[in-house]
Amino acid sequence: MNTPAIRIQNLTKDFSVGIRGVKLRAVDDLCLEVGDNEIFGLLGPNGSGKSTTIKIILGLLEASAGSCEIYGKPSKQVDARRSVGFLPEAPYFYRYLTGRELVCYYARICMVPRAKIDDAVDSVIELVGMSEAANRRVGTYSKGMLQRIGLAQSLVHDPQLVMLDEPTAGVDPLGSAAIAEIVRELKRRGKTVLLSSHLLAQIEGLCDRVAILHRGKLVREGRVDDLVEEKNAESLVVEGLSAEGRAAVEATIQAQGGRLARIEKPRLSLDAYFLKEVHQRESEHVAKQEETGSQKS
Ligand SMILES: Nc1ncnc2c1ncn2[C@@H]1O[C@H](COP(=O)(O)OP(=O)(O)OP(=O)(O)O)[C@@H](O)[C@H]1O
Repeated sequence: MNTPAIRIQNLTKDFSVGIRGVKLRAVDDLCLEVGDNEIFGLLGPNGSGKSTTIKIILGLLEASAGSCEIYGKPSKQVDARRSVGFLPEAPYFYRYLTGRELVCYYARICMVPRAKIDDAVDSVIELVGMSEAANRRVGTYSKGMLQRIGLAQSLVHDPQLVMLDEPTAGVDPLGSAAIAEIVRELKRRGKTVLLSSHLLAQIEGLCDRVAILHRGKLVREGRVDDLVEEKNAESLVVEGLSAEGRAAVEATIQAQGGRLARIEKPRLSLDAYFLKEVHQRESEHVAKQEETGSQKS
């Protein structure tokens, strides 16, 4: 079996808060494994310990107890973290640099060889779809563009493991779908992605496995389909059935010892509906512009 990308064993983190130094347990005896080339979602409500866990993996915080390994090496060792990219929850970027200058700056910090910097920067800027805006100042970027350029900085040294803390927070559904597509592309390129989120609809179709945290403890872990499917039920989606036909189907179900639990209209998620509508309008808009352009010429 491959060495897991991340192995967390009995991880606990206590903070001292207030002037009396009251103990607050942010992560509580957490055990987790993230496999190589997996997209893994760390889910949980605000304050459930997601960011603290990520910061401990990255060596930005020290654990009170337990251990954490990256590809078999203790994550405390700098060497273990060389091939890790990180997008923080609320990244602060120097606003007067252009997107390209910013990514170049991080490439130098991550010790990308001088001769390779230009190619590395161009390639990640293209991957995140920021080529057109790369020469604009970061201070003029929208939230979605900031997240994309943040992704680019986390990928510029071609890390094997990428950790994204709330990558879609504050980004509209179109921007979130674009970020999800970049994450899928990273998986296709053989990378491992750990992302945290409380925006479940946006990452439902993205993660191979998820872990749900609550007050620092692991509540559930597994493949998304295994967690959410109703184990004892199946649904049939039927079109064009008359009232008599439906009565006959119901009678057959009963005769076969089944029970018709509910009848409902299949629904798209609001996210999927929104994307469908916006993409349709967008293609109509582009088609109209092309038509006007060809009429003028
Ligand atoms: N530096 C700190 N000092 C004291 N308490 C902290 C510190 N960092 C986090 N905490 C507390 O630890 C708990 C877990 O916080 P954490 O930021 O890990 O949660 P989270 O799941 O990432 O939340 P969110 O979704 O809001 O980002 C919270 O109660 C938080 O207030």
